[in-house]
Amino acid sequence: MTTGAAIRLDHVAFSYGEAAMNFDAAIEASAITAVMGPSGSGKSTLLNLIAGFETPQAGRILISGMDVTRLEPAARPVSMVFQENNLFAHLSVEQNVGLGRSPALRLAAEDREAVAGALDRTGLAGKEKRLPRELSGGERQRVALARVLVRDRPVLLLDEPFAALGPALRDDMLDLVQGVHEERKMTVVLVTHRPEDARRVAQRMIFLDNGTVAASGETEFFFEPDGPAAFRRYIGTEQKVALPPEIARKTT
Ligand SMILES: Nc1ncnc2c1ncn2[C@@H]1O[C@H](COP(=O)(O)OP(=O)(O)OP(=O)(O)O)[C@@H](O)[C@H]1O
Repeated sequence: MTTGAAIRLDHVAFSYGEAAMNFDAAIEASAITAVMGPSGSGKSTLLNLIAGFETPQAGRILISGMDVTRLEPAARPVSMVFQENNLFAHLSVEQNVGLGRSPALRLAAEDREAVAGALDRTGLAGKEKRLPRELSGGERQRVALARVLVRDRPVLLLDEPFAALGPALRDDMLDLVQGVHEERKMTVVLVTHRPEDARRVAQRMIFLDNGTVAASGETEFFFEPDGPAAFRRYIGTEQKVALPPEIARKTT
């Protein structure tokens, strides 16, 4: 059974040419942390730095106290699920999940058992032989989740993996993540545009603005009337439409 690892970004500086970013943040072990912020604020970059797909120009990244700043992605105790394109088109569902155990798909009996267990856990039993194109968008993201389950890493990074799904399916997927988190207590970092998703599953939040951490803390604090001003402005101006009509009416 997994347990989570604390993540520390210690004065991490990174830039894509003009877009300079500076992250100083502590992410709690074994919690679900939601990362929110306007488009272009650096959410995906933050996850890519933790995963090792980007390398800081200055500063350090520590996972469980270990300096991973210069480690290859595969050497870090991290798995990541992207918004799309997580799967190999020419491999079946069970092969895509099996890659989580062995990149060469050399699977021992216990690996096959783990794959079957993860497919069962994610509601994909019976679809083992299908190709990704024979699945719905939600099912494809379930396969990506099943693969991270068999990898069983202490840190799970989710970069808006359910953004393309409808509301009911998105809620199902968030429930699945929450259920798996309760069982394994890995450290989950979830990028989302939706405050209601953060509120539903995350104990903690980080709000990014313009390439820096503008606020961080417990999720409930963000939604209190005296919560972080930058976040209040963000949900006030950009997310009003996300409120159910009856609540929106009451507040006007
Ligand atoms: N590969 C790249 N090359 C150049 N600039 C990039 C690249 N990826 C991101 N950027 C820039 O870096 C900044 C942060 O981008 P990032 O994708 O991390 O933001 P984000 O908060 O995830 O945005 P969104 O919510 O739109 O996905 C932006 O100014 C973006 O234009």
